[in-house]
Amino acid sequence: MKERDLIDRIVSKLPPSPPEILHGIGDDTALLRVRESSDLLVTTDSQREGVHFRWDWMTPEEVGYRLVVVNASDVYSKGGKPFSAFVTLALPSGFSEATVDKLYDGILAGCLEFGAYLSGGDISRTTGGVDLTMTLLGMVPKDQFIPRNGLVHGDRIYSIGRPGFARAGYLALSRGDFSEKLSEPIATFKRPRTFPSFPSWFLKHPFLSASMDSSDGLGQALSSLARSSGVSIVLDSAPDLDYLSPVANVLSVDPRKLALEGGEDYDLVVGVSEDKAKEFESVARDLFHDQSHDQVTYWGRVDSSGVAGAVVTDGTYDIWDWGFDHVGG
Ligand SMILES: Nc1ncnc2c1ncn2[C@@H]1O[C@H](COP(=O)(O)OP(=O)(O)O)[C@@H](O)[C@H]1O
Ligand SMILES: Cc1ncc(C[n+]2csc(CCOP(=O)(O)OP(=O)(O)O)c2C)c(N)n1
Ligand SMILES: [Mg+2]
Repeated sequence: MKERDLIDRIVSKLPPSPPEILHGIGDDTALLRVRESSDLLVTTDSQREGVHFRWDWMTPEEVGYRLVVVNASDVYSKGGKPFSAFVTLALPSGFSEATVDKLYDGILAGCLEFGAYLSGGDISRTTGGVDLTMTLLGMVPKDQFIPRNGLVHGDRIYSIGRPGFARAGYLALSRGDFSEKLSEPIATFKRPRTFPSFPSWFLKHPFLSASMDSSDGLGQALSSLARSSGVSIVLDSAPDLDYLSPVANVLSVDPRKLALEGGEDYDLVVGVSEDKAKEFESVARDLFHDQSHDQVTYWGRVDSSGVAGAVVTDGTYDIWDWGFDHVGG
């Protein structure tokens, strides 16, 4: 069984949702209507020893910081801003207090940077490795939530960031390859960035039809956007992968496969109407003027006549199953 099938099973057991739950399961965050002018975003994600990190790869500060980034990324991708965080900590017996301190140095640095106040949590014992879970609350102005399910025929699909870079870092660490060209991918894997300026940028340029972050890889993000919107995506046959090719060469992997299969980039994947595509390409650059290595990459266009959820390249293959899956492996 795959992760998405498990989530579908959970959804199928649910009673109808109350009216305040505007979006429940199925998007990067839930969207709850709690007041007139703005809506509440709620998201939760974990960092688990052996699954998301290894102690011989990352410092406790990096693990704590990454816990905040992976959650904040979901909130920013919806056009919202974080404000309150809860952390559940599961520790093996005898776990060092000094390491807990360092984990919290990273968590608090992330909370401070992204404007979230650590407001509670829970601590329990585990018989396995360390397990950190954050629940993050955010706010989005009313009707500014950018959903996964908004793609329509003709929309252009772009990524903002460097899809494949974190996966390259993961491969480098797994192989113990510390050559110079792989130092930036490794840093990207250990300390991902997110896009705090995206919500204000979107208020000025409100022409995105859909958005999500690429935590499970660009391929998964594309199929998830297509599936929730009930459309297919036709990939461009030659995306501009100049940013990734040198790294892919060192690792002897296909750059397009690396970009599509990679996970943990926390890039943004967005849909833009055809008539706004050129304007988007130019104004999206001011989104990350202080994050100069990121870039805007065109991936393809939306086709409403194809199979819903399919992501195809000139009809030859389908990338439905690419990317990271916790359940199916
Ligand atoms: N165990 C679960 N019970 C209920 N909903 C879940 C569960 N796991 C994931 N979901 C929901 O399924 C959707 C997809 O999950 P996930 O791929 O983890 O999203 P994200 O990449 O944004 O963290 C989200 O809406 C999430 O809240
Ligand atoms: C030790 C180790 N093995 C494998 C990976 C690769 N990996 C783990 S989780 C993941 C996907 C993202 O995590 P997930 O919990 O699915 O985030 P979400 O999509 O829910 O935000 C990837 C690519 C890793 N980071 N560390
Ligand atoms: Mg998740």
